[in-house]
Amino acid sequence: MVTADLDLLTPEALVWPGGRVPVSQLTCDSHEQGCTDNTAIIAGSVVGVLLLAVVMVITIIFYRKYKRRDIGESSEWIVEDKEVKRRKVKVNAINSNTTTTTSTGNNAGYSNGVTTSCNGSVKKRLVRMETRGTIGLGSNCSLDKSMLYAPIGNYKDMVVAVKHVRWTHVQLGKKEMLQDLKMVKELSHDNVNQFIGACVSSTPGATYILFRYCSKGSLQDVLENDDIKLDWMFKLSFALDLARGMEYLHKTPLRSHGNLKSSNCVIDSRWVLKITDFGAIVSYRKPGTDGDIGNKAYYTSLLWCAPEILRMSKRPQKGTQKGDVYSFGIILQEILLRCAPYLYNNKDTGEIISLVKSKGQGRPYRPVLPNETDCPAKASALMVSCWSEEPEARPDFHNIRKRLREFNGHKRFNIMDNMLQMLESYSSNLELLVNERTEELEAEKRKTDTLLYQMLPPLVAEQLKSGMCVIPEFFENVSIFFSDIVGFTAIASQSKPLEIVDLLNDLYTCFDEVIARRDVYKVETIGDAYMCVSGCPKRNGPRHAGEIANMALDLISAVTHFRIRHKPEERLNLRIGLHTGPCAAGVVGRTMPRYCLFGDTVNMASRMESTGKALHIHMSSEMKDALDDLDWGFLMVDRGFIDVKGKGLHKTFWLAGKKNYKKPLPESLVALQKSLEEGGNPPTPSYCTLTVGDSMFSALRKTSITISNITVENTPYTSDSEDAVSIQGHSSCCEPGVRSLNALFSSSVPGPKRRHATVQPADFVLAAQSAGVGDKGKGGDRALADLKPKSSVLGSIDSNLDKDASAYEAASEGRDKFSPLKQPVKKDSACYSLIDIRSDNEANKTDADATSGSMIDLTKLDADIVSVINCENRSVFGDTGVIEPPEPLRESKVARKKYMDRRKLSGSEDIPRIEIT
Ligand SMILES: Nc1nc2c(ncn2[C@@H]2O[C@H](COP(=O)(O)OP(=O)(O)OP(=O)(O)O)[C@@H](O)[C@H]2O)c(=O)[nH]1
Ligand SMILES: [Mg+2]
Repeated sequence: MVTADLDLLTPEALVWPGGRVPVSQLTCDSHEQGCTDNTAIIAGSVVGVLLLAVVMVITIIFYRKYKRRDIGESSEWIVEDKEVKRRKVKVNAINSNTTTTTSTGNNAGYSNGVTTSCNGSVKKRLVRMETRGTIGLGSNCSLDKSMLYAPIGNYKDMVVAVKHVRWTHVQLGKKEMLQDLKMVKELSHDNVNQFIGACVSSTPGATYILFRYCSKGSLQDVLENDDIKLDWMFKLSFALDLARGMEYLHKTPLRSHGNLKSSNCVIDSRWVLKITDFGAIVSYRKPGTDGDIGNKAYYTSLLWCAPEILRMSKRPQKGTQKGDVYSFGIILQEILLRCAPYLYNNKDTGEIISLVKSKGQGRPYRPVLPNETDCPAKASALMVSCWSEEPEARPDFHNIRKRLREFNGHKRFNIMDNMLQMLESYSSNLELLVNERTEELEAEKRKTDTLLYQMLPPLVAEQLKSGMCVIPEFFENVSIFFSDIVGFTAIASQSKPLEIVDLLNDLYTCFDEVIARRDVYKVETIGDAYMCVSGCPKRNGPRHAGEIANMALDLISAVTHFRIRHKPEERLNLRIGLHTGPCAAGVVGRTMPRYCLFGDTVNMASRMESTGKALHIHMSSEMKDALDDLDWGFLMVDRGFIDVKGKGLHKTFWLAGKKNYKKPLPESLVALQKSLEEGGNPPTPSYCTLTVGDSMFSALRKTSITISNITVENTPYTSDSEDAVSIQGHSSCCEPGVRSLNALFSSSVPGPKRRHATVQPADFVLAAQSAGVGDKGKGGDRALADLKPKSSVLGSIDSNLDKDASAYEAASEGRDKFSPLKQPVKKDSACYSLIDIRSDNEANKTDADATSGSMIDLTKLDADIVSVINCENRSVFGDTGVIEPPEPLRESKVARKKYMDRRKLSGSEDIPRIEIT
């Protein structure tokens, strides 16, 4: 109808503007208004549009090119193959047995690794991988029957895990891939393993990606390693690290992991868990076509896959967030039970996958938890909620993290903190332990030092310890102590060996306690002998004499109440000798080094002991002088002269005590002290015993001189001729200055009836060498008189020297030795004559000098009786060197009484007394 209407319309029928029908063809007259030509405009427009299109195309091309270059170049993920120095590392060598080998070819297959011996853990790992089918699971781990290697490499000073992408070519041109790589590269979190880059190659199998290498292996490796003890704190720390990392990943544009499993959680050197193998490119690490193993591996990788994803025909390349939570639940099972997923289900992997995948009416198929497990209920609940069948029922990682933190009372922690804490407590424990051990060590050291210092002086011990050699030292003045137990041999013979050891041990322990209080050094003990020194090795000025004397008094005091264990009724008779003088000291021997003293002082001190008396402290005049100089109040009694073996006559003293000395002292010393109080008289009756040998005795008896005042005894007082002994006519031969006994008696004792002999004062000791007449001068019967303190005559009379050269020599030697004593002695002491008697028949002459010179001053003898004792068999100069007259006191008293009685009977009132004036 509309068409019909239109057909009726003619141009003329229409009302046209201007009242006329426009012409069908434009005729343009320049003069006519309104006529215009549009051709140029149209052409221009067309050209313009075309130009615009070209520019736009070019811009787009350039933009796209630029954009692509921007994505590619601004990302530093591209790795040149030549920049990677490749190695292989034993996959599960997470402990110290990590070995690496350098690969020869850059992109060579890793299965050609070096075959080395297989250790236990590798075997275990192989078993695990075979049974669980994880070998070659998308990885290029090599399996050369005995050894597994994970490829690693060095790239820009860092160690990287090399992951081969089996896909032959990466479509780098794909925008999403480039974006994904750029984004993955930019990820940065403590619990996300750093993606280093990718090396892209068109060669099949030569494309690989790099992640930072974590030295402790994957979580799977750690969980499987029985050598690593994982406590609850450790496990929780792993779970928390994982939750943290996943929470982060889910917030990034990556949004999800898609392949979360324990082998994709790696542990760094600080025990921090890091999520690895994420990103789109990783999903190209499809399992290869390794036959059965490959399929097995494929199924195994699905153990962590959420059921809803398993059911999808086309699984999303990067998974889903809820799918990741499911995977987390399976990992939590691995961590909490410390076993492979579904271990307690006892089913094949394939079967498990299909059971999980199937959506039945009943409870979904999930890992079975053992009845008895130390897994906390809260953790189990979290795990179960993570693998809920309904994805929506699963918590998100933020929630998971919060719940995990609740397990630890919201305390922030990680393994490092935990380990630091452990380390701290360990180190403080260690400190205590070290202190304890150091103390023990110190104690042991002290013990050895004490032992060492007991054997050697500390100074010397230190020198030896520091490897220095000990140079012998000279000491100008030391005091030496020697002691011996009189009659020890007798005691020993009556005791068992162990009793002797006990006795000596008790005694010397007691002694050691005493000496510890004094500044003395115990040099040694030899059997029952004990030797100490003061002033060496530590010099102590003049104190040494006092220290040693004090110690001697202490010891003699200690011995008075010392009891012998096995002979409690017996007393020990200690005999002490002291001397002071110079000595040298040093260490002798290497294997058993001993600190020894050398020099004559030692000999003299020893002689003082051997020539002393039981329970007496015998000392030299040098010692006495030293004590006098000290003026510490020591009480000393003159003993007179004794013959010191090898040293001749020496004036010696007894140490009787000390002023205000409180400790108990033996009676012998008390008696000595008493004698001092009584004016310094000898403590015992002033006997002078002239000990002669048999031959001398006969010689004396044969002499014409009557020694009426002298008791001549032939032990035991068998002789009754004490008042009729004459030595007159006994020839003598004296060298100048030496007085003969003959001279003495012949000139000083005028006649048999004379009781008073007169001799001139003399300053010499009577000392004569006796060689028995007819003994051929063997010197065996040399006699010696026992010197009583203060007034003694030592007589050693040689009656037949000319017959025997050796006796003569002995006499001369004796005389020479005595010669120093020719010096005038102090006024208050007795005068002595040195008289050498020789029965020299050939030279039967009296030397004028000998007779007129010094004579024995018998008045000073204080001797009531001079007894002449025959001691033929007494070896006075023998080895013992002991001058021990046969206890003259008691017997002499008897003799004296007898004598006096006889005197009385004979009408003589006078006490027989030698008074030579
Ligand atoms: N020490 C260490 N070992 C690693 C690292 N990455 C992988 N591994 C080891 O190599 C084994 C295999 O790892 P991958 O090659 O990633 O294979 P997968 O994780 O089993 O499987 P996909 O990641 O799915 O391909 C792991 O179980 C680890 O023992 C790492 O960064 N450090
Ligand atoms: Mg992996």
